[in-house]
Amino acid sequence: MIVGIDGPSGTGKSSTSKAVAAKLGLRYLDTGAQYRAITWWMLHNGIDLTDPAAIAAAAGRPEIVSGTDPAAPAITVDGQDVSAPIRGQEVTSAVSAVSAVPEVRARITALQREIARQAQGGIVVEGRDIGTTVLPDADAKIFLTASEEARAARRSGEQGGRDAQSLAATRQALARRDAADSGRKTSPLAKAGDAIEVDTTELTLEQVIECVVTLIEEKRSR
Ligand SMILES: Nc1ncnc2c1ncn2[C@@H]1O[C@H](COP(=O)(O)OP(=O)(O)O)[C@@H](O)[C@H]1O
Ligand SMILES: Nc1ccn([C@H]2C[C@H](O)[C@@H](COP(=O)(O)OP(=O)(O)O)O2)c(=O)n1
Repeated sequence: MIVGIDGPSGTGKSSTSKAVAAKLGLRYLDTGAQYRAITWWMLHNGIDLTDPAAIAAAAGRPEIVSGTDPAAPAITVDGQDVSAPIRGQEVTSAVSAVSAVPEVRARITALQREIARQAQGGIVVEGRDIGTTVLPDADAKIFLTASEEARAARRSGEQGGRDAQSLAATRQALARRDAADSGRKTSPLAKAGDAIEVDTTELTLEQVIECVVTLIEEKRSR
């Protein structure tokens, strides 16, 4: 059972995918963490992120290893645990530019397909282009959406900034990243034709998990 869950930032992909994988006994892969990890490495190694040719030339250098246990997601770059620094502001602001470079996508996509191929019993893979590009033959494809307002409120809440100013700044940064991810040439953020769309704006996380589990079980029983 291969499940692809795509959608923009703050729609609930990570929380839903982890919970669904744990409930159904599947492995779990956060592909956003891989793009964040390669971005962290580029920043750490002084690669000029305004120069796509420099990013492309360095794309093959870092060794990225992802754990697939939904209860303990792990990611290392050249043996170093980067799960905390990849969530920082510096990486978040740079990740869209790095992940738009075709050589970066080719490298990370190959890694993702290999992890999915090796996953015993199946896997939930979450990202932006899983249903369209990485695993077009996935058994179940889900596309999560939510209003920009709801997504910004969720992200802002996570960062502890619930005042109007930080909410507005979060919303602006989120909209900018969505536009970059949807507008890039190579495998942009998009809903696959055969994906099932779930609008999570008015749903609790538990309701979304329940809905996705039901959709997967329907596919499984066919
Ligand atoms: N349906 C929901 N209702 C309210 N909050 C949610 C919902 N789904 C996720 N969240 C919260 O929103 C934040 C972002 O969720 P996350 O799973 O990281 O989204 P994504 O992976 O799509 O960026 C988290 O703090 C999560 O707990
Ligand atoms: N399959 C993917 C996953 C993520 N990316 C890129 C684009 C996203 O802005 C960044 C970060 O993704 P991530 O899922 O960690 O972002 P959020 O936590 O949802 O804000 O990586 C991608 O290009 N393709």
